Amino acid sequence: MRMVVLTPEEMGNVDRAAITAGPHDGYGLMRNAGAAVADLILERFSGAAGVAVLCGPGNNGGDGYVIARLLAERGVNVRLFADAAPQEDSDAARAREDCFVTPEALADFRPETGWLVLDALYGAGLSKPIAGIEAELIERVAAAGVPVVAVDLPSGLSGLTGKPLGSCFDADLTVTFFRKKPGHLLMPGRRLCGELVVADIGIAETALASMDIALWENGPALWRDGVPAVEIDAHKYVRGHVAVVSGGGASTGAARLAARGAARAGAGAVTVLSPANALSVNAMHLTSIMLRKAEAVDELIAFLDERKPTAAVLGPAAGTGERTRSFALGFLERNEGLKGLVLDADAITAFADAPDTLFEAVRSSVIATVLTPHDGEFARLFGDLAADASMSKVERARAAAERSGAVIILKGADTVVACPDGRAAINTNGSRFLATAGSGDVLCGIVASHLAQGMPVFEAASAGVWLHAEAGGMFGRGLIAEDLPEMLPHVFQALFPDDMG
Ligand SMILES: NC(=O)C1=CN([C@@H]2O[C@H](COP(=O)(O)OP(=O)(O)OC[C@H]3O[C@@H](n4cnc5c(N)ncnc54)[C@H](OP(=O)(O)O)[C@@H]3O)[C@@H](O)[C@H]2O)[C@@H](O)CC1
Ligand SMILES: Nc1ncnc2c1ncn2[C@@H]1O[C@H](COP(=O)(O)OP(=O)(O)O)[C@@H](O)[C@H]1O
Ligand SMILES: [K+]
Repeated sequence: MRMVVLTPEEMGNVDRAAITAGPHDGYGLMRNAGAAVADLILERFSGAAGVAVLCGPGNNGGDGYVIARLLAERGVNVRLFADAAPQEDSDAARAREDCFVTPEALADFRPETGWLVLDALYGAGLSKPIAGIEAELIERVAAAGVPVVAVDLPSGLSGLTGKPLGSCFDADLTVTFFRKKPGHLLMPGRRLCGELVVADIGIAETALASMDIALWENGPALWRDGVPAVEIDAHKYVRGHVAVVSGGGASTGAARLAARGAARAGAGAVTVLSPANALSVNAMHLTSIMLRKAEAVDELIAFLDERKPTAAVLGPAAGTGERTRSFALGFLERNEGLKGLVLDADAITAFADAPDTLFEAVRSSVIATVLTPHDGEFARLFGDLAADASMSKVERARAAAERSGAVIILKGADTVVACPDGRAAINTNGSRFLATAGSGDVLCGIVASHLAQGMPVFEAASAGVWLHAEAGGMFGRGLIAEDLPEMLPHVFQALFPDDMG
């Protein structure tokens, strides 16, 4: 349950419930939070000439007063800068009373070389863009290039969306409490946090028991148990059969990348469905992967009747015309055999003028459907959601999943997987080297492979995204899409060390 992600609002509920349940009152939690940050600073920045603590008016500032006191008690050179005093009788007011370091005006703060800045201006309570002297301080700190440790969130960053509201600190280290928030994981928040540490402040795990958890950081704990075992008496078709639709003669590589990804991810059989004019080029490049002609939808139906694939990929370089639209609807009308369908790239764009046609077909289909748009493709199907700057990437993906009836993999450096039932996962193991042509095609194949093997759709999508990212990260610089399927055995070996032989 460590990978549960809480919105700032949910975290507020957890704080209140924890205070009611005891043993720590609000000030007790604040002291624990401050102690966790102070310990980390002593551990990581022992060589700093001093620490400049910037405190805001709320509880984030309260944490700052605790940290300033603890560091000063330990002999660290501390200067404290704060303007507005906390509200009377608040936990933050108590923390300020207990802090013997005399506050100076924020306007008097100048970053000093060798010093660390502790940002305790705003955290979960950020309600408007940071302006005035505080915005100036943020600029001064950025210009000076001094290290910044942020309490809970870099001030200015929305804990919900991961987007800055106006000026925002760019931290080297952010210490948050109990659980991560979406703003720590979504871009650009993930970058602005620097290293993220989650500190235990004495809130019991049971605080989560009564909550309706719907958001996680993607990782094996979320889906590992759902990855199908390969039984001792397995044969290739019980391991799933994936069909991948190829484009025309000059656009065949994308389908082969998806097919290779599907095969390496464990499907027992993979077939490329090719138009007539691409048969010979596909034949020249396929070995263990099968090939079949499927020029028009009647040939697709004949193939589905005869060969009964369990999942399919449609879209990578498939073309945005009638063939792709009719294939998508042809797949979705199946009511036996086929369990999963991944629609990507051209299969998304092909419905740009008629998204409701696609959504109605998905919603009335028994097949688990996954859409894998990058931001540009997302905007073609969900223009209003893409244009709504107030929504977080998680909220956008969830709304799109609910509207379309499909699981949405909204790709990028912070890929979000969202299910129509509201479950969502944010992926964080992505590698920048995945930004290479064809890498999304391999992802489609990996996801389809898990669907073909009978994995539930949210888990299949989340597993596919994580495995794909892990493969990219393990390869590193020099990666091209062709390398991704070939890295999967190494990723699996690390994940399932008992699966050798
Ligand atoms: N027990 C707990 O709950 C624990 C909480 N903990 C800590 O508490 C933090 C949350 O504290 P918080 O709720 O007091 O919010 P915080 O971020 O300090 O700001 C609120 C104040 O700032 C003001 N304000 C906001 N934006 C502004 C702006 N741009 N410019 C100017 N003013 C602005 C806002 O004004 P208002 O919106 O009311 O107008 C209000 O006065 C959390 O991040 C963690 O660090 C830990 O100690 C662990 C236990
Ligand atoms: N900077 C990045 N960090 C992590 N993952 C990335 C990054 N850039 C791209 N990716 C991943 O690489 C893949 C690219 O897919 P896509 O945009 O469809 O490219 P293509 O169409 O060329 O295959 C997606 O899975 C995306 O999440
Ligand atoms: K902060």
